[in-house]
Amino acid sequence: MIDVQSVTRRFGAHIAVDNVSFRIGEREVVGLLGHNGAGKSTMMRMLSGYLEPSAGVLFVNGCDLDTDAPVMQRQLGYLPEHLPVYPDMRVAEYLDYAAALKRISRAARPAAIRRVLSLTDLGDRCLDRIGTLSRGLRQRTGVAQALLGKPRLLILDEPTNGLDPGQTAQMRDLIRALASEATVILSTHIMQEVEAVCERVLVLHNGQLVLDQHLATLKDSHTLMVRASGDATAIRRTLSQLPQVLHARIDSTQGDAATLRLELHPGSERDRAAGNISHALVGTGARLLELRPLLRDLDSVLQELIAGGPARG
Ligand SMILES: Nc1ncnc2c1ncn2[C@@H]1O[C@H](COP(=O)(O)OP(=O)(O)OP(=O)(O)O)[C@@H](O)[C@H]1O
Repeated sequence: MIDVQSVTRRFGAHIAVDNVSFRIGEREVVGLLGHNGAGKSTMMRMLSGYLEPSAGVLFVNGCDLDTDAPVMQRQLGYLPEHLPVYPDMRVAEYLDYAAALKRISRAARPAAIRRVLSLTDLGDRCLDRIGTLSRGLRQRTGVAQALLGKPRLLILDEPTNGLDPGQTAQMRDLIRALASEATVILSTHIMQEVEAVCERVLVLHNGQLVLDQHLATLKDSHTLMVRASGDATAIRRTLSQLPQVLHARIDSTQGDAATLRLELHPGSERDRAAGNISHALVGTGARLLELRPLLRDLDSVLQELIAGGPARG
């Protein structure tokens, strides 16, 4: 669906996006992450065909954006970082105008507008003038225009910007629901947002793509937490001899129960390791109380990554 090849965008001497390549398949939900100024909005503007790259090529739905951007834009739902403001237009009028731009026929527009008003819960505000809306309601109006015409690709730049916690939760539910019908790329710097809706993350740092990975892989620390009752030192010695275990360390002891952290060899099968651990513990006469993978928190993974630490991958 999306193929970005060696794309660079300069603004004068400044390189906002630096030789970035990635592919995104149908119905993936991908988070584009990075600090302020990392190049996320510039990347999204190029993906939506509204900004030309200085070098490289972008294909979306088989369209080369260099020549066919208007064709692609008819199948695109785009929420830009800065929505164009039409303060005097009423919400429904604005959506009608946006539907016309998307070439939705006059006859089909009322139903299309009703659909997006309902999806974004804006039905009772459709006659309000945009200039009188709160920031959150204006954001929902922007999302409503993005959803017109059931786009196959949604590009959402900070979709929950300005929303209160209840509206944020609603928006995340909506994005998850939309993902069954469309490919979704969203930019954010809110990690909970990514964890809530994305299956894959792309991280930009100083315009460069420093990570492209599935969230599950990213959060997997290759570390197991084991709690067992018995002689902690003997348990540690036994477990550290298992073929999948790189390193075993006693984290804490409480009564006759010990908590250990087992770092597994990268690439070793966790299920097999778990089987071996329980088997080995029975052999030592210890009792297994708990065994679970330790997941890394996305925020610290990104901090490590940007500092050039262990998560770089
Ligand atoms: N039109 C422009 N003219 C000059 N510089 C620009 C322009 N647009 C973006 N930049 C610069 O390019 C860099 C990347 O900006 P961009 O808006 O893509 O970052 P971002 O990751 O979206 O940041 P934020 O999270 O703050 O929105 C920044 O240094 C920005 O100042």
